[in-house]
Amino acid sequence: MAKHSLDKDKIKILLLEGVHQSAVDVLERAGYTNIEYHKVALGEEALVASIQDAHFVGIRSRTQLSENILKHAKKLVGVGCFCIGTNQVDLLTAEKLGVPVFNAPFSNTRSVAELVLGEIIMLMRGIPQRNAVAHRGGWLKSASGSYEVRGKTLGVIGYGHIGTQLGILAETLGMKVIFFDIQDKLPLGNAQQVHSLEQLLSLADIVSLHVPETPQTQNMLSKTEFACMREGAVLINASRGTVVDIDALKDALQSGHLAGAAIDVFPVEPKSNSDEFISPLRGLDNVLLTPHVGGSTAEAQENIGVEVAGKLAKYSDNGSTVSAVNFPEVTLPQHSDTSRLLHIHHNRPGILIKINQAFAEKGINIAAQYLQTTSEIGYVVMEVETHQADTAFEQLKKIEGTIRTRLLY
Ligand SMILES: NC(=O)C1=CN([C@@H]2O[C@H](COP(=O)(O)OP(=O)(O)OC[C@H]3O[C@@H](n4cnc5c(N)ncnc54)[C@H](O)[C@@H]3O)[C@@H](O)[C@H]2O)C=CC1
Ligand SMILES: O=C(O)CCC(=O)C(=O)O
Repeated sequence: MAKHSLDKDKIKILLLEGVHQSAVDVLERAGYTNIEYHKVALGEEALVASIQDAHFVGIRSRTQLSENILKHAKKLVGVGCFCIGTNQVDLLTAEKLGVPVFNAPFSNTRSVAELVLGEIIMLMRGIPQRNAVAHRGGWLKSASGSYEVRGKTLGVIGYGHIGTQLGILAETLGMKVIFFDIQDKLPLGNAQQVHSLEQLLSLADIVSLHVPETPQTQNMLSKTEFACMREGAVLINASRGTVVDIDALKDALQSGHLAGAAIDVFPVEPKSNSDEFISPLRGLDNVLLTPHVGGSTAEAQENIGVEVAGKLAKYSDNGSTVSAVNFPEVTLPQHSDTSRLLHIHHNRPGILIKINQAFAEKGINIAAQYLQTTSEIGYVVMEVETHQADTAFEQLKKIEGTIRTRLLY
């Protein structure tokens, strides 16, 4: 009888940044009990120490899985980002090491959209400065600079899951929604796509950013773009801190060109709640500062825990990489009387032929086989008769170009 590459209780799962208990529950129910759980992100040294014998690691947005860290993670089989963004992981290095990365693409979408909707109303009423003055014993009762959102124009930059959800919610308040996206998108409700960032900035009373962190979105809004925004407009950024040039934003706010801002994400964020938050925006009364909590609701965190832990368990159990963000997507129905092997290799011509030749020479019958590739790697999931599984596994290890291979069951 063929054995697992590793018994489940030997598979070490490192969970960081206080991922929800639901993740632990899902993993334990699936038989994975060797879980090292940390409430915070680990510093580099501690991370290296903990990750070097981990088979899976689960993180949120604070932990940077750089090339250096990944290279220390010699046993790593898979990564779970318990969030939407995956910019904190060196995805290409992970792929080349044969490590799929999973995330939760829409479990916190609604939470972000709701927070932004609330911020739109707060900013349009000038609440941040009224609140700040009241805390200092002042009384700013005045209608000056205070507006209904009905009839105002919301400009959404990045019309993906969050941007579309926000657009729908904003329309229910009577707002007009325009959006800018690098792709042509189906406008939901009465939203309208505009074809340049400048056009959006010149038309919107409220600008809200919902793009991922990419080289193209780095400092996407800086001095020139703020100058394009309408006098008295407000900005919301709950995407990534690198998307906005914070010093240029500060100037636009201090000059009075922008009436306010709500910022949830920052170029540099504290590693833990006990570290100091340092930002040029501190002390500006017309700015709502929140500690990267767009997706931090009980509902979102629980759902994310279940979703991402489920994906890790599934990959570990049967090799399914469906919805991995950096990997060929493969899934195969499970058969009861066969053994399953995984083979990840550098994407060079002829590897599948070599596998099939090696199996043929040993008389191994392939019951099912599925290959998918990216430009970097190939991923084959295959099934063989159980009595031939150990021989098949030995053959796979010898194939030139192998990154890693596993015998699952
Ligand atoms: N503050 C928080 O706690 C949270 C922040 N986020 C951030 O929000 C981002 C967006 O999330 P989703 O809407 O789920 O992502 P998504 O992938 O569904 O949508 C992103 C949209 O941005 C567009 N886009 C990409 N580059 C662009 C560019 N240069 N110019 C204009 N449009 C561009 C894409 O075409 C896509 O339509 C995430 O990548 C993440 O960084 C997500 C969840 C929570
Ligand atoms: O809540 C978190 O840890 C990160 C949320 C986030 O930014 C994301 O989902 O991309």
